[in-house]
Amino acid sequence: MVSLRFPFLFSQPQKPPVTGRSRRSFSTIACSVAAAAAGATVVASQDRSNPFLRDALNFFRSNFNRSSPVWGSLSLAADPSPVNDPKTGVAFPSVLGDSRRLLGIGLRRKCVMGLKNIDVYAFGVYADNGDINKVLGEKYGKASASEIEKKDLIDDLMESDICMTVRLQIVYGRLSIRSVRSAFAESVGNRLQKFGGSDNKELLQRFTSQFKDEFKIPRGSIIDLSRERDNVLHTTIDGKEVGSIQSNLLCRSILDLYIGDDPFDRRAKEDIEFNLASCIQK
Ligand SMILES: CCCCCCCCCCCC(=O)O
Repeated sequence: MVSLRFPFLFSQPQKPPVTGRSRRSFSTIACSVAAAAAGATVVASQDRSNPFLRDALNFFRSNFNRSSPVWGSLSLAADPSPVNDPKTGVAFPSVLGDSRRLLGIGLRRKCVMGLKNIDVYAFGVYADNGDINKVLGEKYGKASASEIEKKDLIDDLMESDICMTVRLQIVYGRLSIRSVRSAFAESVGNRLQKFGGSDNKELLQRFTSQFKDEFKIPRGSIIDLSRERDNVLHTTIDGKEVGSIQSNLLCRSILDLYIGDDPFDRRAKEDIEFNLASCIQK
């Protein structure tokens, strides 16, 4: 049975929002400690904005989690309930389709007009369980999770023919499809240049032009960016087809935003590394 760590709340019955920093932090700690004490499937969370809680969690992480996920762990096989991002309240299914398992979630924040950071979307990174075990199991199957070199593991995940989905759930309420196009043009354009040099305008244009004006992106919209077999990038918005493009460079560039060297949410990447290393079948 596989045990995964998610430093955030698993879906709970909806409670009225708790106001005030300390109350929220206290309930978060209490929730984690109570669950750990009970020895049950553990519910862990992280309040990124609270330094005390962050330090406490880091302490636990560095002393326990790295080698043995004694808390904040979950068997997906035993509990397929969705995973909630505590900051945005967004829920992610723990399995997409039949076999893509959730490896971690994160938050994309963006600075607007050089002034303030807004939460634009929460994201979840999924990878096909069968592919993970087939491709990564061969190479890393004999090593324990703590022995696996995480950088190699992530590079292999990005480079191999492993089906993956990055799910974006929009939390910002005033997003136009135009701003989606230009945000992709900037971030993906940057990565295309990083991996493929300057001559990739046509590829970028093909990708961004898929986001046609007819698509509306209200809060709650879901954009799925899926790498299918043979590096076909398949995009949907709220389940509707947006387009497919076969390009290793494009797939790599998209994945790099979330799990590359300079990811949007570093903490999410660490969780993904950890969970991936833990779920490779021995
Ligand atoms: C006002 C900010 C607008 C940002 C829109 C982002 C929408 C999706 C873009 C995905 C790629 C990225 O996060 O850069």
